[in-house]
Amino acid sequence: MTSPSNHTLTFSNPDDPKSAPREAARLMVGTDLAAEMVAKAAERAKALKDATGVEACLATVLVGDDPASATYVRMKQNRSKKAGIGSLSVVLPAETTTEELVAELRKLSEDPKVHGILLQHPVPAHIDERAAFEAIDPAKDVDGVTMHAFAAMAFGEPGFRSCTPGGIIRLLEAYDVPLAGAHAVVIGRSPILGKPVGMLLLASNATVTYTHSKTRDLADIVKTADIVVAAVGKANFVRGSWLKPGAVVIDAGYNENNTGDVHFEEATLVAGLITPVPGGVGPMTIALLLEQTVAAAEAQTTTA
Ligand SMILES: NC(=O)C1=CN([C@@H]2O[C@H](COP(=O)(O)OP(=O)(O)OC[C@H]3O[C@@H](n4cnc5c(N)ncnc54)[C@H](OP(=O)(O)O)[C@@H]3O)[C@@H](O)[C@H]2O)C=CC1
Ligand SMILES: Nc1nc(=O)c2c([nH]1)NC[C@@H]1CN(c3ccc(C(=O)N[C@@H](CCC(=O)O)C(=O)O)cc3)C=[N+]21
Repeated sequence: MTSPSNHTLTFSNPDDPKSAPREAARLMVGTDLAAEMVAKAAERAKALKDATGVEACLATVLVGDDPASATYVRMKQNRSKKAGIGSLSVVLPAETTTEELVAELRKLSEDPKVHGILLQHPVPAHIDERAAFEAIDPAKDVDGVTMHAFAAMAFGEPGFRSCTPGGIIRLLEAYDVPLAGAHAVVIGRSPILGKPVGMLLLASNATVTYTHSKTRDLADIVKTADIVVAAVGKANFVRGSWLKPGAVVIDAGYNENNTGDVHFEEATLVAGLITPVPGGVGPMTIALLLEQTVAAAEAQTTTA
C-alpha cells in the first residue's frame, strides 16, 4: 500500500527537547488509493459505453448558493468528466420548498438517462431533508443517503454506501487497521457522515460510541478510543491532548482553507496513524461516488 511520507522523529513533549523522542504518526493517504479506484471506475464506464452505448451519468442537486457547496459540486463534476462519467447539474434557489425539491428528485429518479443522484447536504433549514433524500430511487442512491441504504449499512448487507463513510472504511482496510473489537469514537451524527460511519464500523465488529453537540466530557470519551472519526465541521476541534497514544485518527472535516476537524500538528505527535487534510478522506469520497455511479449504470443497463 501507499508508503508513509512523513516518518520523522519528533519529541513526545514538543516543549521539552529532552523528553523521549517518538515518531510522528504515519500518514493514511487517500490520494493514491482513490486514483486507483477512479481508474477502475473509468475502465468500467468505458466498457459499458463500448458495449451498450450508454454513458454513466451522475445528477447533482444543489439547493441555495453556498459557495463552498458549489465548489464541492463542481469538483465532483470535474472528476466525473475525467472518468468518462456524464454529469447533470441541477441548481435550485434557496427558497425552494420541500415539495419542489421532492418533485425534482422524483423526476431525476424516473429519468432513464440518469443513473446516480447526489443531493448536496445540508439543504436550507426550511426543507425537510429526510423527505428529500427519500425521493431518491434507492437504485440511484449512489451517495447512500436513503433509509434503504442506511439499513443495508447497519445490517452489514451489500448496497450503496454513504460515500465518505464507505471511503473511510476502504482507507482503514487498506492500512490494515484492525476493526474487530476496536473502540471507535465517532464525533458527529449527520445523516451523510457520522451516523452511517458508526454503523459501518459496527458492522465490522468495532465497539462504537457516538458523540455529538450534547455529549458531556467529550475529551474523556475520545481518550478511550482506538479509532477516532472526527466529523464535526469545526476547524482544529479535536486536540492532541484528547487522544490515546497510538490512536488511529480519521479527520473527515473539510473546513475553510483546507482545514480538518483535528488539530493536525498536535495530533500527529500522539496518534499512530492519521489522515491528512487535504489528501486523506476527501479523495476517497469522490472515488467511491464514481465507483458507485458506474455500478448503478451497469445495474440499470443490464436489467433494462
Ligand atoms: N471529506 C469529505 O468527503 C466530507 C467532508 N465533510 C466535512 O465533515 C464535516 C462534518 O460534515 P457534516 O457531517 O456534513 O456536518 P453537519 O453539520 O451535518 O454535522 C455536524 C455534527 O457535528 C456535531 N457537533 C457540532 N458541534 C459539536 C461539538 N461541539 N461537539 C461534538 N459534536 C458536535 C453535530 O451535533 P448535533 O447532531 O448534536 O448537532 C453534528 O452531528 C464538515 O467539515 C464537512 O465539510 C462532510 C462530508 C464529506
Ligand atoms: N450528500 C452529500 N454528499 C457528500 O459527499 C457531501 C455533501 N453532501 N456535502 C458536502 C460534503 C463535502 N464533501 C467533500 C468531498 C470531497 C472533498 C475532497 O476531495 N477534498 C480534497 C481536496 C480537493 C481540493 O480542495 O482541491 C482533499 O481532501 O484532498 C472534500 C469535501 C462531500 N460532501
